[in-house]
Amino acid sequence: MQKSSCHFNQRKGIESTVILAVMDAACIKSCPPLLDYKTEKYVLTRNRRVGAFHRLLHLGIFCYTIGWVLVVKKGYQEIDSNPRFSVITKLKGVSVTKDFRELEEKLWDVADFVKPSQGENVLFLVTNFIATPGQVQSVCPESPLVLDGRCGEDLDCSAAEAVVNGNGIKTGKCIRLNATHSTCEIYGWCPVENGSLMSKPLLNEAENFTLFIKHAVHFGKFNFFRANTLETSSETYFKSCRYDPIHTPYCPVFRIQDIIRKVGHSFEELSILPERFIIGVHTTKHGGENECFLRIPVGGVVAVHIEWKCDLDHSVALCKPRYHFRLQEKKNNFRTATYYWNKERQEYRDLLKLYGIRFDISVTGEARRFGVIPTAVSFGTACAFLGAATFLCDLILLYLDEKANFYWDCKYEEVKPPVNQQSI
Ligand SMILES: Nc1ncnc2c1ncn2[C@@H]1O[C@H](COP(=O)(O)OP(=O)(O)OP(=O)(O)O)[C@@H](O)[C@H]1O
Repeated sequence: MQKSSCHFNQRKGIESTVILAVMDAACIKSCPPLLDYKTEKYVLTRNRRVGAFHRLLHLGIFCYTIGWVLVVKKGYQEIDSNPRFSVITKLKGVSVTKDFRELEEKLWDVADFVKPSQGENVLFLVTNFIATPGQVQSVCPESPLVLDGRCGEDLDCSAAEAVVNGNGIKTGKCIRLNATHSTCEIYGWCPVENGSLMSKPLLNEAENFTLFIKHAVHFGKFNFFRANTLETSSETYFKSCRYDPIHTPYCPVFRIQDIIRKVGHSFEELSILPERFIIGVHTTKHGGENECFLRIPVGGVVAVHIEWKCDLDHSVALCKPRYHFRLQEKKNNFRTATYYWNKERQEYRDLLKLYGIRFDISVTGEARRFGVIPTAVSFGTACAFLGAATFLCDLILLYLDEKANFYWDCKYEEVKPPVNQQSI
């Protein structure tokens, strides 16, 4: 019953198809099957549930395409997210500290506290140091802080063996330092580093130093160039300005203290380890034992990330750099030495273990501009989704609906050609 009603509704379509078939009969006789043309059959149903679901899918696809693809993700624009960039840095400031050799005041300027001094995108600002001046190659006891340099007798110090975590080669002797400590004698740069430190950052003034980060980005796809410095003829602008995202976005000069604050720490925290670090055990008058502690400057690594987001369909003035600061590491130090010779041509060196803050500067960017291809792709995707919506509704109609068999018979009709054409 259902089937016949369906065929009744489709009769007009079938009749016209039959007429067309008769009209083409002459051609069908002479044309090979390769030239057959198959067309889809459309069945209009009055199924409200599937109809409503279909419209809902259309609405969803419309909202997704307009709202998300075009407005939020700007799917009509071409993107260049791989700009070329160059970074030049410069630190400025002056600090006074005790000279570690003559114990007089010593002035530190950029050439002393910035390593390396070339102004690259990675720079190290010295905030504290352990100095071991006047070292000469000879024999001396290993530091008691070096665990594998400690000994009880000569047998513990195998001659010619290196103190792996220490400062030289063992000579074979065990030297008594005091009532509680003995260490192996070594051949190396003597005296060895003893690790004595000031409880305040030696370069305390470093927090007021200023960091100048000059950089430029070039988006090759759009041949678009941008720099983070104001184009000014004033010779004093950068000397006096400080970065502010609203008022002075093109003044890339930052106070070190402000950067450290932005990463959620204080300058002192990064220059001195507030935690206690055991360097030994001290016996009290009453027979008890107290641990001896040292405050250790730790330094750190601060990542400075500069981000450009430029929409070239809008005013270029809106394309500004954004700076992000993050503390990557809470410990950073390295050793360096300066060498010199006395009148007798004996070689000496001043060893410095430098603690400080390393700044790792990186630049990323993304520029966008209207493009025909991404626009076509976005609309093509929307059309594909519309097709998928129809396919999904077909599946529901033909497999899940309670009248699925009826719709199936209506959609897939086996058409037999008239008897006189069957042999064609
Ligand atoms: N860390 C900084 N803090 C403040 N101003 C800075 C800093 N670094 C550079 N400047 C200033 O920015 C401007 C551009 O610096 P640039 O290095 O290109 O020129 P310069 O004349 O060689 O700088 P200078 O001789 O003053 O070091 C200069 O006016 C410079 O004084």
